[in-house]
Parts: sequence; C-alpha cells; structure tokens
Amino acid sequence: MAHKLASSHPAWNKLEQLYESKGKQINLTKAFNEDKKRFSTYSQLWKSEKTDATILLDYSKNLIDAEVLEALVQLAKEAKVQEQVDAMFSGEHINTSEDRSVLHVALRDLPGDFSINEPGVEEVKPELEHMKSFSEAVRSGAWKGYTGKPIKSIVNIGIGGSDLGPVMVTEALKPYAKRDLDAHFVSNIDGTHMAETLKVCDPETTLFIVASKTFTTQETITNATTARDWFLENAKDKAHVAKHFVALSTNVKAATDFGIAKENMFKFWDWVGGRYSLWSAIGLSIALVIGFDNFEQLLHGAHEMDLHYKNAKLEENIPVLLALIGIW
Ligand SMILES: O=P(O)(O)OC[C@H]1O[C@](O)(CO)[C@@H](O)[C@@H]1O
Repeated sequence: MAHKLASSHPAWNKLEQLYESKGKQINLTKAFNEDKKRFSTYSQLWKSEKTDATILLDYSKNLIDAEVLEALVQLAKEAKVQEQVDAMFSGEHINTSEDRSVLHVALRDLPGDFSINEPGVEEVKPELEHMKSFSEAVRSGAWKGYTGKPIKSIVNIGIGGSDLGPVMVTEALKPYAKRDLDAHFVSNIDGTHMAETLKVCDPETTLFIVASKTFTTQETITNATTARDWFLENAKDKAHVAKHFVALSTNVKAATDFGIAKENMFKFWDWVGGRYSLWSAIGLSIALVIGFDNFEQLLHGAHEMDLHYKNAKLEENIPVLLALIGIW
C-alpha cells in the first residue's frame, strides 16, 4: 500500500485553517466554563469484556473542539487508517523500508481471533510454553547454577527495544515482582554500567539474558562478552555457560557462536519490530520478575486492546484518537 504524507490530504489544509482561525486561541478554562459537558463529550470509558479492568481516556484537556476533532477524524479517513489497520492485521508488508509484516498483534492473540497466516505465527505458543517452563524453573529454584545453587539475580543485556520495554513493564508492575530475585538491566556501552552491576552479583547465582533481535548489536555483544568473561573467571569451565546464559534472538547462528546452548534460546521472528518486542521472547525478564501467569495476563490485556483497535470506529478508537490529538 502506497504511503502519502499526511500534509498532502485536504483535511490537513482544513486543520491548518482551523488552527489559524481559532485553534491557537482555544482557552481551556473558557471552554470548560462554556460547555458543562466538555468532560463527558471528550472522554471515553473502555471496559474489558473479560476482566473488571477499565481505562478512562480523558482528552477533554486538549486544545480541541468539535470542529477540530471532526477534521482530525477526516484526516484519518483520507489517510485510509482503517485500511492500513486491516492490512497490518492481515500480514501485509506495511513495514515498507524492510519489506516486512508488522505482527506484534500475533504475539498476544492467544485465543486465535485474527487467523494470521504468516510463517512463525504457529510457533508463538510453543515459544511461550518454553518461556513458561524456564521462568517457573528459575523462580521455583529448580533451575540450579553451576555449583547447585538457585538463581538470585538476573541481568538482561540489551538495548533499545530489547531493553526499554522490559524495563518499563517490570518497573510498572513491581507490586507483582518476586522480591528475592534481583533484576538488572544493562544497556549502556559505558563499561561502568556492567561493572557496577557485576559488583552486586554472584557468578554462582546469576543468570544473564542476552536480548538482541539481530545478535550483532555492538553495545549488547560487548556487554555480553564482558559478562561471559567475568563468569568464566570464576566458573572456569565453558560448559557452565549453559546454566547461566540464555539468548533471546531471531539469529540462532550468532547466539550459538556466542556459546549459548540451543535449549537456552528463545526465539522470535522478523515481523516483531524492535520497539514492540516486549510481547515476544524479549519479555522473558518480565516473566521471570512477575511470573509467567502475570505475563500471560499482560498478553491477554493487550489482545483486548488490539481487538478494540481493529474493530472500533475511528471516532471511538482510543489509539487512533490519541494519535490524532498528537498530530494536532
Ligand atoms: O535487538 P537488537 O537487534 O540488538 O537491536 C537493539 C535496538 O537497536 C535498534 O535496531 C536501533 O536502535 C532498535 O530498533 C533495536 O531495538
């Protein structure tokens, strides 16, 4: 599907005119005083059909009015947003720069609502099973380090999408965390980040998670090599690496060359873009910290929002409204 600049659509000109004629003067105090229903008009309560979860989207405090909102929705129509959404869910290569599908929605479609026909989608559930058995073994203490002790610290080594998503989710869901399992995230190429982390870790009880879609990212491979050298200084025998290093990657060969055992690899697919990868094997650190059952709940919640995004009309579509207001 050909992409056009948003500014090439007639609704863009309309929005520019609206901004000049009144948009830049919209005053929120005045708007609320003049319209007692402003909050209810420009807010939406989303309710889960599966749980008691709700999300209140309050966009009444943005500098918009009915005419601006109508023009924004018109822009979405002219840009064929709905068609693009459908194209994404059907596996079309909407990532035109890499000529790939964009199917993070397949990672959380556990009920199989979307019938996505793309190689790799059938591997999502077996990979989740792998994450489940591994994370439960580590959390329960059944997974032992090279001297027979259970794991006490995990260190996720990754950068960009292979770091930020898990950092954000483990931070946000801290109340669900296993408190006797310390989680560290090392992303910085500055050696201090890894050096300071290793100071508080014990090689006998630390698990390193090398998270890299490509397994070629300089920062990550440098940090992973530092971690492996530190580990081997203590453990001596390379055979022990299998108990302390796992890889999350699409590049099985590079992870094997690094020395990671096949059974310690958690794979994902080229249709998982870096910045959305927390829903894939990249989320292993999340499952370790909050438990696999909670990780699965996270996937279910995201899937419900995917259903809303796919099916709600543009005027009531929470992600679409947020994106449009972001443009304004
Ligand atoms: O997971 P990888 O391949 O190590 O890449 C890490 C990050 O680097 C980038 O490729 C560029 O910043 C991101 O897209 C990605 O999240």
